[in-house]
Amino acid sequence: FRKVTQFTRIAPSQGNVRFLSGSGSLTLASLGLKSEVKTVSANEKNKLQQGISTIEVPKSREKKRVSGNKQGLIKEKNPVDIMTAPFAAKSFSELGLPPLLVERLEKEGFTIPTDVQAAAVPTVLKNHDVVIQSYTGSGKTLAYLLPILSRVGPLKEELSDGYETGNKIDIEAVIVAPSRELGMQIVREVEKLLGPANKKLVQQLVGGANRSRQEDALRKNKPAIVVGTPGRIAEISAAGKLPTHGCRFLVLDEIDQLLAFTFREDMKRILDHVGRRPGARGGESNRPPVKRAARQTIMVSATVPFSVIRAARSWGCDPLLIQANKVVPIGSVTPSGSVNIPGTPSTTDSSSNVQPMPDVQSLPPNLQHYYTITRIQHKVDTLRRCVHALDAKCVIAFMNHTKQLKDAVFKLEARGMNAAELHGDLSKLVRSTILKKFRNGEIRVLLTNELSARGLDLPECDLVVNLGLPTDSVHYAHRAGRTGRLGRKGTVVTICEESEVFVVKKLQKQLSLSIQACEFSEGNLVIIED
Ligand SMILES: Nc1ncnc2c1ncn2[C@@H]1O[C@H](COP(=O)(O)OP(=O)(O)OP(=O)(O)O)[C@@H](O)[C@H]1O
Repeated sequence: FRKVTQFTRIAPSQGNVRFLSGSGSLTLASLGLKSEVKTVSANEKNKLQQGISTIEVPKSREKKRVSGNKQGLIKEKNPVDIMTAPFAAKSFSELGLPPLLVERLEKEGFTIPTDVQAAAVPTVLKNHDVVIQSYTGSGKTLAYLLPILSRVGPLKEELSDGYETGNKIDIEAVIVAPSRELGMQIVREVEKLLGPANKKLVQQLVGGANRSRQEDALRKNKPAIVVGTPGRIAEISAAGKLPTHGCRFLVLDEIDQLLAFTFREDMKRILDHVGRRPGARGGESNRPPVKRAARQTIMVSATVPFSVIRAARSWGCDPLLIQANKVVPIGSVTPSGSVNIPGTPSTTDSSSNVQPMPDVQSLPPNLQHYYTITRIQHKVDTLRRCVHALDAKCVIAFMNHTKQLKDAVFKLEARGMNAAELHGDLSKLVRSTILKKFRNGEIRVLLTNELSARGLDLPECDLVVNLGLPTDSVHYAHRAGRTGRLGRKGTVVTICEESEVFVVKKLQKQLSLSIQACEFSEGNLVIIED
């Protein structure tokens, strides 16, 4: 049977909010939000699907406590506080952010926190080491930037408890990202919030750019926040030109990728030197909460395999796993992704599970997934017909080999479709020019490789196409996540050969998705029903 598709939105079952606590002695309300579950109405459920929450929180909240010694090197860790209610707030000020920061957010058009922001901000403000996991495009960047800017820079809260930031020449926050593009994107986000007058408080340290210029800027501007790629940060740190011993925040964005073997040496250097004095160590998950080195470690990704949980346990101090509607101690997460709740019998009941780590919660709810079968030599032409059929304006197409990109661009351009290639062999300047053109709509199809799969925020992207199959479900999730950002609609089409269909079926199963077979015929997307 064949029928012309009607694009309908798949309604995700998101309103069902659970919360799990990991210890009998935990208190619920001390993160400053309410501790009861509110039933989510249909209207609210719709908004939740948009990534925006409207669930009420009480006006009163516990005052934040941060204490420290004169150098600001030791922070007292609050007892682990776990809430049993959805983390949701109507406004940023309800999350305990300082008024100046809330004002800046409003100026930039950010008025309502997303679920993950509502969950993460109060928790990070309480000094917890955290792993933040939420689907692509759900606003994880602000989820960690806001608590940092509440403590660092001109928008920070005036604390009356005598907390001092210590050695003023020390950098106060280091943010590590696996690619230059993502690093630059984070820098732009920080600059936007700091405002034009304070742009110099953030400094990019990405590879591919002139290192001595970066070192000069560090010396001259004494930034409070640096954002960079592991190699460049480690390089400048090893040269003794990055004063980070007194650093208070270490953010590892796309943490599962930062754990890759290629980054091992650089990450070791960063973890050993950022916010660490000789002799200071992070704690194990079952350590009693005691005074510790100042660095707060924040790890972030849409996909959190168990290797991240293990890393968080060894690098952090009693870390918590934050997901959109729940917070659990990392110590209670098992390799299968389930959560052990002390005092309860172990069960296979799905209600006691945190969703399997890597995949299920990593995709936005409002994506349509399709696959189509074609011969390898017709893939690019199928891509062109797919773009026309869906009338897509801003398309990212992934291929697995850099060499294929140029040829595909040539074929598309020859048929009158604006296209460009983006990959790591291009210079930094060329890459940023291409991205700028893509953002402006001058390029309709961006042909790229895995470089662009992580973290890139191109909100206008309405179609992702896999011309080469992703290696696994994690890669599929990150690629797919370039569209459908923050509640927008998006379509993902995988163009494969007959012999590759089994891989699509496997991805479908692993991700608990429906990936429908389709064809592009006479300018239409035609769904083929199994
Ligand atoms: N509270 C908010 N209100 C409106 N827009 C927001 C809000 N928070 C974030 N955004 C916007 O949503 C988009 C996606 O945010 P962000 O890039 O942080 O997502 P992410 O979860 O980190 O995605 P990925 O996993 O792909 O890295 C950005 O354009 C960002 O500016």
